[in-house]
Amino acid sequence: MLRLEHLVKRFGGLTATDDVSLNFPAGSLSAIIGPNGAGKTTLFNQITGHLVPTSGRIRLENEDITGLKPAAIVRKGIGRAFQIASIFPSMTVREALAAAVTAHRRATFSLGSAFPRRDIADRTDELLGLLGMEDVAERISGQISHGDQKLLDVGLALALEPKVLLLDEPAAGMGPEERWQMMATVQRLWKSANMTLIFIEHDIELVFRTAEVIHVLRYGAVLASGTPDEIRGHPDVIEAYLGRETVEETA
Ligand SMILES: Nc1ncnc2c1ncn2[C@@H]1O[C@H](COP(=O)(O)OP(=O)(O)OP(=O)(O)O)[C@@H](O)[C@H]1O
Repeated sequence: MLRLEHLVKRFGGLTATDDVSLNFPAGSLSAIIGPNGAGKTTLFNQITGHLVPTSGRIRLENEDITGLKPAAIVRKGIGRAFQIASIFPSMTVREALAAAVTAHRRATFSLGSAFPRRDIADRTDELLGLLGMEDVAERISGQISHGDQKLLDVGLALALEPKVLLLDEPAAGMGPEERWQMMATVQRLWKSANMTLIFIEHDIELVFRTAEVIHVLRYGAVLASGTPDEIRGHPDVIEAYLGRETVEETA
């Protein structure tokens, strides 16, 4: 589905992405972890076209999308949740989602052709249900909790019906209980939308319990890739990133 081939990104003398080759199969749920500065966000920025790789290729369903502009990459089917719920502070949650659904329908329907209003309302209801946000649907976006704003960000990205969805620390800034809820929702969305999902997350326990496959980055390079069990027991990861105590604690 999505393939990174020998991706390199340099900022002056710093190699932020160091020969990264990764495959994200259709329908998979993958996590990218690594210490601060490991190059996780830089990797996402190249996939979405916000940064152009120094070398290497990015392929979506075998099509080379390296160097395309962000808007073109969104049209190809790669979505990303940005912190944009706050851009619509005076809209209700329902209105914000409906606006995103409308924008997507406009972009995908041929110019000038009508699209049924009913359709938009139905799709908006469906998204509210998937997100579990029915009870805050009529609340003003700018006034809902931080966790709900992050969820709305995910919903706005989902409204574009991406084939691949990228989430950069979806549970950041939340309390422990809310973090688990957020990841449970992410898992549910992934299952129901039949998409390829890739998320960055610092909380190793959340990653172990949520992802099917984990890719560990260090100094811009892939240190290890594997299932949660494989990563838990991977000597290089234990040594370099997790620390023996952490693994024993969480095993
Ligand atoms: N636009 C830029 N110009 C110069 N250096 C950059 C730029 N963006 C990122 N870097 C550097 O590249 C390296 C990787 O940064 P990146 O933000 O991708 O790491 P990260 O793994 O996402 O970190 P964090 O977990 O702290 O978000 C860092 O050393 C960072 O300072």
